[in-house]
Amino acid sequence: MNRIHVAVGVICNSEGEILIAKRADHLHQGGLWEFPGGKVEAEESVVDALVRELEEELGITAVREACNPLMEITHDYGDKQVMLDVWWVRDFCGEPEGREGQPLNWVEAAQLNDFAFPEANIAIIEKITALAER
Ligand SMILES: Nc1nc2c([nH]c(=O)n2[C@H]2C[C@H](O)[C@@H](COP(=O)(O)OP(=O)(O)OP(=O)(O)O)O2)c(=O)[nH]1
Ligand SMILES: [Mg+2]
Repeated sequence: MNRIHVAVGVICNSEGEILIAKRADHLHQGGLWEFPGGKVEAEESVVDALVRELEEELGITAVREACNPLMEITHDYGDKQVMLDVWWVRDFCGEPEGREGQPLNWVEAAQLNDFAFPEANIAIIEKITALAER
């Protein structure tokens, strides 16, 4: 099976809010909100991919020491199989901007349920919400 390995960042700011971005309509799972990230390239580590994607998509530099694994999710969309390698990003340099024209939004953990995400994200949001409630 051809499964796509994706590095995904749950980026938190000093207020404890989380950054979400809207996927362009023409993309796979388009029109839905996501945590920024993208495909891990051959010969690339997940953290390298995470740092590169956040630079490309948002113009920020994630602090590597502040990146920690949260969870891995495999999901079959039928047309595409993905493995989301989800990381906390608790510190970064720069101010995020939608470099690919994508709308951005800082939201509290409890607000995540108000946004439409791809199906694979349900487990991520459950986990973030549970951790935030403790
Ligand atoms: N980045 C991201 N991708 C997600 C999430 N949830 C989810 O199912 N996906 C899926 C959608 C896509 O099939 C795949 C990630 O692809 P992507 O479009 O971000 O990849 P990329 O940035 O490398 O884009 P490209 O250069 O190939 O256009 O993972 C999520 O929260 N964030
Ligand atoms: Mg992407």
